[in-house]
Amino acid sequence: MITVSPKTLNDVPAPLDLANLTPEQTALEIKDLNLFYGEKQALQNISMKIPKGQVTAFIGPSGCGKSTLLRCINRMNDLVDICRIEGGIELNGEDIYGKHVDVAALRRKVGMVFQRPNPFPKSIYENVVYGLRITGEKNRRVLDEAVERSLKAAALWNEVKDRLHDSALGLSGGQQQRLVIARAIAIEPEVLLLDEPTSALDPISTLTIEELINDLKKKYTVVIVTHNMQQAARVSDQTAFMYMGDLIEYSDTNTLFTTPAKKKTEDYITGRYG
Ligand SMILES: Nc1ncnc2c1ncn2[C@@H]1O[C@H](COP(=O)(O)OP(=O)(O)OP(=O)(O)O)[C@@H](O)[C@H]1O
Repeated sequence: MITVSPKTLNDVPAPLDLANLTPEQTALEIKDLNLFYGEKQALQNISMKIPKGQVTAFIGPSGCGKSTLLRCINRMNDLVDICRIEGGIELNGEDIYGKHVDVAALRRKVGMVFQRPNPFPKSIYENVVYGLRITGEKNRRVLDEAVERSLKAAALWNEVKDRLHDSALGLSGGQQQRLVIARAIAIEPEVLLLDEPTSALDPISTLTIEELINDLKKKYTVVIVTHNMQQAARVSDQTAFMYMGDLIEYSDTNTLFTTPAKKKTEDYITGRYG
């Protein structure tokens, strides 16, 4: 069996009853979701509730639909012409696929960070305030405060506070990824989607981001896609294992990695396929 280092028992709050979360505990509810790219079905009948203020990981072999499911949560798949969705997703009880939903407003509530750090070719400061400027914020004090708050929350402030007006492109890969996280949280989203946020980073930057994820959940609901099972075990409170577009098993992370209920999950976490 793969050696994961689940948190020590003292760190682990009693697991939530994921099938019976109350509306107050639930950030996202995915309801019988089916997704097609043209003729090909990429997600089948996915139903799950994602709790507020926790970290939920999607794991599974390449091509199983993890990123596709993540992208449904802020409607990024709308940008793919051949993509068709059935079923729904509720954010705090509201259908995000409803007819009158403002997708730009949804994406302000549901921020996203990608695999490769993608800062804009602008200063560190301008990267962080980018979303606020789009919403029309001009007050210098408000912008300055947002920069300090967001960079502190992204554990980057101490490293960049003396060069806020330098180009973001001069930062290391790990710093750029924390900058992108600062940019995402500057507009105070409710949910943060992280799509393999450390796969392009070295081990030390990866560790910094993992510690950061642990802090972020105090304020945000975090959903992370990761290829790395040890990472899922380290950072997440619950884990969803997917296989060929199906949600095979979804439970608290310690249970999923130590006593999985399904044979497919066990085979995957023991490295029988991947
Ligand atoms: N834009 C697209 N157009 C057509 N098919 C797509 C598109 N994006 C993904 N797919 C297909 O949907 C399936 C799920 O892909 P997805 O990227 O969600 O998987 P994944 O589990 O995130 O994989 P990986 O870990 O390799 O990133 C795959 O068969 C993929 O080829």
